Amino acid sequence: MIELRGISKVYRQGGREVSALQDVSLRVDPGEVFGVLGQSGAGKSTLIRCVNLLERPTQGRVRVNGKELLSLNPDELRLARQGIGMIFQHFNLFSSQTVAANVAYPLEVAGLPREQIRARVAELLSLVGLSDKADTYPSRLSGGQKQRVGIARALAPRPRILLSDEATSSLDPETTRSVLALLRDLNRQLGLTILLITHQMEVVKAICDSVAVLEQGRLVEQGKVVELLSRPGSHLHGLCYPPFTTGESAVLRGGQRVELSLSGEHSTRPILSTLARRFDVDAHLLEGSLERVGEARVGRLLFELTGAPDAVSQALAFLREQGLTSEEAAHAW
Ligand SMILES: Nc1ncnc2c1ncn2[C@@H]1O[C@H](COP(=O)(O)OP(=O)(O)OP(=O)(O)O)[C@@H](O)[C@H]1O
Repeated sequence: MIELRGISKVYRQGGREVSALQDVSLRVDPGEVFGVLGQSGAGKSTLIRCVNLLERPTQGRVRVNGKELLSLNPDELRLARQGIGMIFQHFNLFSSQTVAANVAYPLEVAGLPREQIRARVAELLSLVGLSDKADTYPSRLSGGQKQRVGIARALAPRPRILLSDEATSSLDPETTRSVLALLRDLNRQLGLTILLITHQMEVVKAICDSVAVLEQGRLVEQGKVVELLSRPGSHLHGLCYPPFTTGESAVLRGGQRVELSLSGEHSTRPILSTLARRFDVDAHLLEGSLERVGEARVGRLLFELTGAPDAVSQALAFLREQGLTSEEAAHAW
């Protein structure tokens, strides 16, 4: 488990102060994939580096795997860090060493016997699908393969937590998907807790259970990804779903414009045909999307409802009862 309490970080540079984080608190539960989403300069790197104390917070508490990291002495901290792996945007591999030597490095530092290191490296390379690349040098690998080496190296000391610092930001979309799928597999297979930082909503939707949104050094929101995406008005919903582009100029039928957010059971129910059957109204689709987010489906619809005024009112009341729309979301055209 990772718990940050009231973390602030001020950088001092040539007499100038930069406040990178202000009073940030978050909690990552064991076995969770937790994303911190933010634009460039929001403080993401600073935040993730505070978790293993690569960066010391100016204020606040850092509790990881049950230990208050700020009160450990250097030896205790070195030991605690073995329980926290880290992967990086630019992989940070040793270019003059083979893949196997890169993965072996943390085990050599930990003083493991040579035979154990050899066996563990083989196991790790198999875990990330690179058994055939043990003797290859990083320069001969694709970006995705390099990141797999980074992951194998980070997992070598069997950490319970993996920190991912924009690990897929320099990869193409397909490679990003395959690296994220690997991280998801490792999370499930090993019960690995993953804290990642990213500026990409796609990464959050692809693998995160929970998310925190960071803006100018402050957390403006945190919660379950599916819950936040399903709630119009949340920061995450606003970032993920920009306003519909079908404007009032598209109004031709004189009906009622309705916006629906769909998730959970609503995402699988035949809502539009139910409206048509029960209330004798027509629903003319204007815009919409429905996508998988983790195990769930989340989406939204914009449509125009036409029919006798009473029937349209009853249909709207039904949608509201179902928790599907609100007064604000339905505008008379
Ligand atoms: N070592 C440093 N010294 C001074 N200022 C710093 C230092 N590191 C970061 N900053 C400043 O702190 C703020 C947050 O930076 P940080 O790198 O944590 O943001 P970020 O969200 O990771 O951005 P990016 O995605 O561009 O890396 C920025 O204003 C940055 O200029």
